Amino acid sequence: MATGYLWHELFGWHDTGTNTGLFGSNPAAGLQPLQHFENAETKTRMNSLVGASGLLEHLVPLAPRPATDEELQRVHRAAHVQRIREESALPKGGDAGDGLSPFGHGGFEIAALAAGGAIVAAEAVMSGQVTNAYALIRPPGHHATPETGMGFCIFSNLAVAARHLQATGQASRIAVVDWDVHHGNGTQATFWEDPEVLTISVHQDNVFPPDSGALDEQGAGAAAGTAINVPLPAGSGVGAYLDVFTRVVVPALDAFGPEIVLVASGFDASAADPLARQMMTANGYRQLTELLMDAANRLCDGRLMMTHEGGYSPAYVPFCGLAVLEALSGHQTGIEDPFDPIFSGFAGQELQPHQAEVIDAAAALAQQLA
Ligand SMILES: O=C(CCC1CCCC1)NO
Ligand SMILES: [Zn+2]
Repeated sequence: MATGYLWHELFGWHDTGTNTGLFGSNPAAGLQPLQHFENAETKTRMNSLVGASGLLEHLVPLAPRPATDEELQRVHRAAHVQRIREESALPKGGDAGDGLSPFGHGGFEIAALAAGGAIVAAEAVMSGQVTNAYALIRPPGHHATPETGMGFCIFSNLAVAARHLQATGQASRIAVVDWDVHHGNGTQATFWEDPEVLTISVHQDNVFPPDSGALDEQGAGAAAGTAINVPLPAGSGVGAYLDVFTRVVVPALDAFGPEIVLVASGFDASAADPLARQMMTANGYRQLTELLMDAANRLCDGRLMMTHEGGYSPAYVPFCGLAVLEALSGHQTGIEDPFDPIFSGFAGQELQPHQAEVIDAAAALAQQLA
């Protein structure tokens, strides 16, 4: 079993600046310059740990290429692609579309490289070059809709890769599992009416985008039932996530029968993340990965590809990413998560009744797929 790993130094050069931590600098309002939450550090530190741990020697390095306009426009309106290209040519760059998602001069090229990296990783899996793969790409993508970027996302990297597999006849039936703590609205919107693509988002209830990711968002037309949303209550820990994956995600994958499983892998559901309030641990992500690998082994010869999304704790994202890559590759580095004794000891890590109620409802709705 081989695991592909895709990273490029340019992903660390995506410039989100210092006056858009989420609010523009404004001395009169007491807003000091603040490094943007979506900065290079969590990704470069994850890459560093993959190297320093020795795990890198057990992975197959994959090199990204820029996605072409044609490939981007399988998902995005031409006007969106063109606007990003134009603003990227400006000395100070521009914004993906919501005023919260800046990029510097040349940001278009880096965002196109991230989307192209998702394509490269997906093709490496479909071709059998590797069994599974992790694309450590930046900027993230799962909030970007066909019409606009948002939530730190410029292009919908994973959706571009899925559409590429379909357009080139490499796969038609694709499942997307989004465990980023925020709703995968962009991916869901892209495939809202496509019965060949199952999108499952497990997220903290109503954090971002606002009023997005409710249980009753299930797809439309022939695709009714092929969008699944599990809006977990704030404070959900490993027990809740394992219950969702065991009772909702894996059964839905079994019922859908994909040719490949794509994962929008954000680590912002972790107990250390500043932009949400869940309590996941590195070992929790390891177990979710193992559940998805078991399903992929049963359904599609183990074909599983992950694209990096959110995750804003420079201390903890590296350990979450290492745990996922150890599971994907089957190689243990011997490095223990130093935070585990603390985080796994938090009260409420076990499944709670009010969380089980949401999962019961999601499981009942997902039954429609069967
Ligand atoms: O990690 C993210 C970005 C979430 C932020 C976007 C604006 C406020 C919260 N999405 O997955
Ligand atoms: Zn997120």
